[in-house]
Amino acid sequence: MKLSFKHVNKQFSGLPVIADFSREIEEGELVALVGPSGCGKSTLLHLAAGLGAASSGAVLADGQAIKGPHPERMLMFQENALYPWLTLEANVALALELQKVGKASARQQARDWLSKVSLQGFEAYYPHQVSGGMRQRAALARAFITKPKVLLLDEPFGALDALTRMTLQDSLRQLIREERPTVLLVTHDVDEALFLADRILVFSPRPATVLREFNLNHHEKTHDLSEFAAIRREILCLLGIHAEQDAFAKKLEGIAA
Ligand SMILES: Nc1ncnc2c1ncn2[C@@H]1O[C@H](COP(=O)(O)OP(=O)(O)OP(=O)(O)O)[C@@H](O)[C@H]1O
Repeated sequence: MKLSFKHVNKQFSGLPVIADFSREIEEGELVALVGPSGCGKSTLLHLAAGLGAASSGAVLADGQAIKGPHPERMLMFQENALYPWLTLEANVALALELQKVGKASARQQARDWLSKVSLQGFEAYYPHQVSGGMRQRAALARAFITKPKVLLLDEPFGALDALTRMTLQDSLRQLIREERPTVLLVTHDVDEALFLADRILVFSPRPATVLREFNLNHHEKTHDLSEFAAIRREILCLLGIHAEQDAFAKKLEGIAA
């Protein structure tokens, strides 16, 4: 499914948050949105999800105006939104049951999807009984099980340590290769954007406008992103982060992990 943003402006009580944003997100493309905190990235995702309307301009899915939420456009947040009173299996199956799939079939498909994200054996666990990374794996299974045409990912791995985040990025990339949804990914992690995206849009502070766009269409990326070092440096520079600060932050993150 193709997403089109046409001269989109968004204001909240007169506060301009998005200014004249126009882009096409092609079917099966993964576009990462990177920018300073509060610039309006999540707001863009919400417009694509149909959670609110643009103040002016248009947001279209395959040429049709987006008028509200639809299961074919799936939003996934950083905080896993699993229901604490349901097992992982029931949480994942619920996405199908809400679409009127019979319980037995939904449960079987949920078990298959949990296995795809390496959670076989944990079907009967409750969210609080598994790690944060496992909860996000289950959330990924729940996001993919309905085979959405568009995935809107808002910092999906932002709460995870660096190592867990990388393994989740691998899983996400594998699922995307198999299912081919169109993806908009909001992330603060420039390396995550470089690793996962076909294209990166770097936004200005609010109101969000695109400062630069990077095309990364590349077949086999690994977590060794050294060949993207120049782009990485440029993005960090656009975000006002100096290389030494970034190295220090990475070191701290390594110690924390
Ligand atoms: N429903 C709302 N009502 C009023 N203001 C809002 C609403 N949603 C977002 N805003 C404002 O719009 C601005 C952009 O918010 P948004 O969440 O889109 O930024 P962001 O770039 O995703 O930030 P972050 O990276 O910190 O998550 C902020 O100033 C926020 O307070």
